[in-house]
Amino acid sequence: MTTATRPPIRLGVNIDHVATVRNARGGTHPDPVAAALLAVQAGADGITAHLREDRRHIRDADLKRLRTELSAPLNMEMAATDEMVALACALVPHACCIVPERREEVTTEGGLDVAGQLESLTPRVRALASKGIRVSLFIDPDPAQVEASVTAGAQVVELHTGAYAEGRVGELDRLRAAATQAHAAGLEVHAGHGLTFENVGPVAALPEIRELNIGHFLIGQAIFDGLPSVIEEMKRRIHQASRAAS
Ligand SMILES: CC(=O)[C@@H](O)[C@H](O)COP(=O)(O)O
Ligand SMILES: NCC(=O)COP(=O)(O)O
Repeated sequence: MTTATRPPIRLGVNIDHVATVRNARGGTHPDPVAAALLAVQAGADGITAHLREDRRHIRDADLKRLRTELSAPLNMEMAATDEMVALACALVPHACCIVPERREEVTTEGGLDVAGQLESLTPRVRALASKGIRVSLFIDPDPAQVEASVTAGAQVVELHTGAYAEGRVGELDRLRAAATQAHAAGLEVHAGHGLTFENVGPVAALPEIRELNIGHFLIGQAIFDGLPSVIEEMKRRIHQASRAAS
């Protein structure tokens, strides 16, 4: 893809961990919705919020407020359960990203096993899409999972960058191959998890990437630099890497 054909990569800011801090004291501060509005003012192209089944950070009421107060696209991350599909169909966010979830995990440890759950996932993808929701599947950069995502009827795949962020050898090559395969199959390609100022460049340089979703690092770094400043710096780094690679 050349500079002429490549649109700027969108930055989705994940605000889950504003809610983590709020929930630590059981009150209302800091407010994740206020953080989302500030993030958009600072240049975020969208907001991502993960409604975990155990509600450990984002809560149902946060999503409802985001849906009404936010002008930017809302990407709801959720597990592939009947409860979550019903909630999403009632809320109708711009996009839903289906992620794997385990109660005991500290964070999302791997991608969704789309190939192994095609029978149960496909009707859920269809139910969300029938409401006009853009459906994304959060997968490992694995050829079988990309292929299954097409079969499941997803419009988007988000490639899990956690193993890359941990420095696992060969992961950038796997991301590159999966992005190429997904794009060639007609899927829009997103990526995220564990991305930071230091490691975002090579992922942003992959020509098929259209959106990066970043949360934990941005919210943590905002303690030192302020949320607007970290969002501006992250966008600068993403666009610099993407331009340099075009
Ligand atoms: C799916 C994903 O990568 C994010 O939603 C991330 O998981 C949010 O943070 P936690 O994993 O800590 O809930
Ligand atoms: N889907 C990935 C995401 O939303 C953010 O992950 P992280 O930056 O909080 O690790």
